[in-house]
Amino acid sequence: MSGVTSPLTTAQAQLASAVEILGYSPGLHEMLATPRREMNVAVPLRRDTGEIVMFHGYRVQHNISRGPGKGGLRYAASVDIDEVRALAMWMTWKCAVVDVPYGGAKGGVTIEPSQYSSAELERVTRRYTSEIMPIIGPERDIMASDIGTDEQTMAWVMDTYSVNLGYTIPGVTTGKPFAVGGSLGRATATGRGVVHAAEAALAEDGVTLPEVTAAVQGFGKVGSHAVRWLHEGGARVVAVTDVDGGTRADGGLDVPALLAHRAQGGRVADFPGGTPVSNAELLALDVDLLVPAAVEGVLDETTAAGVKARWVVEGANGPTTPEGDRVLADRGIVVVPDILANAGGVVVSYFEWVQANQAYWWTAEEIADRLALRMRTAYDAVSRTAREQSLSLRDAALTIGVQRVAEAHQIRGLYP
Ligand SMILES: NC(=O)C1=CN([C@@H]2O[C@H](COP(=O)(O)OP(=O)(O)OC[C@H]3O[C@@H](n4cnc5c(N)ncnc54)[C@H](OP(=O)(O)O)[C@@H]3O)[C@@H](O)[C@H]2O)C=CC1
Ligand SMILES: O=C(O)CCC(=O)C(=O)O
Repeated sequence: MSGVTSPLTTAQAQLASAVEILGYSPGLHEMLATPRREMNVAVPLRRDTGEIVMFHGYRVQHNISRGPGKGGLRYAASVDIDEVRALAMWMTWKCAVVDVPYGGAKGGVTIEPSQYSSAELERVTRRYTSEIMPIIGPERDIMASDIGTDEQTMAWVMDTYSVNLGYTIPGVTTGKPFAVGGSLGRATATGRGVVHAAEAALAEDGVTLPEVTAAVQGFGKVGSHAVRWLHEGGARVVAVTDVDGGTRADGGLDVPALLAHRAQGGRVADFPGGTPVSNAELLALDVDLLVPAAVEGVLDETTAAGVKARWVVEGANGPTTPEGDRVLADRGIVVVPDILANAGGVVVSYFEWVQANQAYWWTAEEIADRLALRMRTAYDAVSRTAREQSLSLRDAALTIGVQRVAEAHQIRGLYP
């Protein structure tokens, strides 16, 4: 069977694998698996028509031992407490792998944002923020955007939090517009980091970006910038999709034209410079590099069997199920895992938080250089661990992340 593994099941299976490799006790395993704090809130909305509708919102702080909770806010119809728990757990390991001083958290509201006006989304965001006020803050839990939210959402969260406390506190969110304390380079950071991770993986086989073809699923905040940086690095991007499917050109898509088409509100599938391709077809294209940068669980036992790429670099969180992982491993396909590959976003979020807290802003060049160094350092540590212990890159990244969190617990005295 395929397509039935939930994100939380995937996250728990990955933790169990790391715990087994590390030889941790059942008690420590349970402690690492259990979220420290969860908040479940009602989010009523008065629609523009006057009608009242109710949404449910969540904020989960999976771990706060290495520092404040950190992680995105998702607006999607799929959001439920278990999805948020999985995403929060992945944030914990991700922050530890790239060694930023945070725990892991995530939030979500079960709402399909495309069905609501901007004014309605602002009211939802402000109400959600007011409800979770007691557990967030620059020293407690710092939000960023995720699927269905953006820079504007982060500005509304920051404003609501600040207005309630009576002064401006830019450090409560990251991924804000630059005009209200955002950082240069945050908008493109996750995609850029994905490409740094891809370059590092290719380099292990003596391959460079100009030698490869690539397909990218998802053309949002992560996928569109991954496409852009792949193109700028010389890779031939031959297919891109969003939720409605996408476009394909075997000779290489005209990426600047595709980005301009999207900026003008066009759907990827309507791009005149390619032929239609479905999401399922994209995953099975004969390319060198596959970047799933949309949603969880797309590479399961069945779809993984059809992958022809030699490298899968995970832009999305949790795109590969444990069954999919096994199939890819058996077929010798290298998977650069999400908690490493897409960590560029949280790395530059960290830079944004540091800048906001110091009220001193860095140049775009400083940010790009520091991001590249963090990604390279993290990749090298994961790759070395994988080689030395004969592990997959996923297990190597997880063991590094989990071990750092367990060490923080141990030093703080939270377990014997
Ligand atoms: N934003 C960030 O900094 C980070 C995000 N991530 C992860 O990256 C992934 C993408 O996030 P982000 O780019 O921010 O989100 P966005 O909402 O900006 O973009 C999501 C993209 O995925 C597409 N999409 C949605 N559902 C599907 C589907 N079922 N099949 C194919 N495509 C789909 C969307 O299409 P359409 O536009 O048509 O709806 C859109 O192109 C998520 O897993 C997120 O958790 C990870 C690290 C950091
Ligand atoms: O930038 C951040 O703080 C977190 C982004 C995020 O949600 C993620 O990495 O999944």
